[in-house]
Amino acid sequence: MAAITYEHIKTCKQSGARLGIVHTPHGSFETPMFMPVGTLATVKTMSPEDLKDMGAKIILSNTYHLWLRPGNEIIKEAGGLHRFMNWDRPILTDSGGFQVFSLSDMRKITEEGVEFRNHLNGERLFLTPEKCMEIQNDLGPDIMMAFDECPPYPAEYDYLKASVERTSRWAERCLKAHKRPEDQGLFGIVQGGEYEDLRRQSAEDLISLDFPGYAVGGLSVGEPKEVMNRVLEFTTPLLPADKPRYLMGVGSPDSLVDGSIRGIDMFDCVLPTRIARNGTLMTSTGRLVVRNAKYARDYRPLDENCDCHVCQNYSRAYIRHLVKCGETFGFRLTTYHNLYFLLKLMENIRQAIREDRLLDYREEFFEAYGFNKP
Ligand SMILES: CNc1nc2cc3nc(NC)[nH]c3cc2c(=O)[nH]1
Ligand SMILES: [Zn+2]
Repeated sequence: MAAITYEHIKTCKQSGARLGIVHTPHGSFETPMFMPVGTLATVKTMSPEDLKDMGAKIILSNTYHLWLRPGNEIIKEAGGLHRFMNWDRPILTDSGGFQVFSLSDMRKITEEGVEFRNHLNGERLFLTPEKCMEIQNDLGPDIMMAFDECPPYPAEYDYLKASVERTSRWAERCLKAHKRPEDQGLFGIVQGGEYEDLRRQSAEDLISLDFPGYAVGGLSVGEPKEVMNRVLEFTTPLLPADKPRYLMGVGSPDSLVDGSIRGIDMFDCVLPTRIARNGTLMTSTGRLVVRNAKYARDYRPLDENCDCHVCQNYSRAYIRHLVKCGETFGFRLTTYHNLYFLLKLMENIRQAIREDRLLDYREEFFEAYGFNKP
């Protein structure tokens, strides 16, 4: 019995988006779904109880960060990441490749793997597909990601082609090194930049290795949204319809809608939690920067259309006060609301798919949020 299975429920007649369920050893979740990011084995300022209250079904943690601190050996000794952080629902860990490219100032990529400096103390480190699998096998997430190269944007065609071919060879090495396929699903990551032939080559290489799920990588790295949408339009149809599709590092509310329309099932992004910690909120009528003086005597909730615990009990004036004073409780309130907002958006997307009206919903949501404003 495979660790991860995808159950297709229906396809939206209006948009082509799909409604599904992903089954994992730690439970199931409906898709399209957003995964809160818990880099260091915590979704910053949120407890597991907060996450369950808001309806979070699966969270993401970072292999690179946990390898460095506290170390995969300690988490393994503690009984794995679920036990260590007291989260008994599904967990996905990324494979560290992206952090190495985005965090480390020095890196050398060879066939063997990637040599780089520890961003905390500058020591030289070496990450290979085999090491990446060992760490993730120790952490014990339900879904693991293959070790890949996320190329910079933009990148030369020849560089991208060589990178795709190496990422495919690395994916095969990951499969060979995977010790626990019966209780951890390993997803392949499709690369290829904005070139249709390279995306096709990457997808075909990975599909021949028969992964239980596939991610679309190499996006949300600074490219215009039209480029991301175009790449998705010709990439997701290449992927098996009976497996989950995960768009890495996405994203903003409009990208969650547009990615769902283009056949994506799973999303992750640090945006909601990161902007929450500087007092920027996602609301049904657009972004709200609660530090702004105009909210000093504004006793309304952050979002008058939000039914979350924060919007039922606290005012803009109070949250502005806490955020300006740097009170931790203020960041708990802003983080809770932003995550709730995105999880609610995903439920609205799933409901629009059930009613075959996701394109209509897109128009309504974009109009209210202000995405249509020039
Ligand atoms: C773990 N491998 C891997 N992670 C990623 C994380 C990302 N996060 C973003 N935007 C925030 N783009 C990403 C691409 C990749 C990617 O291509 N590969
Ligand atoms: Zn709210």
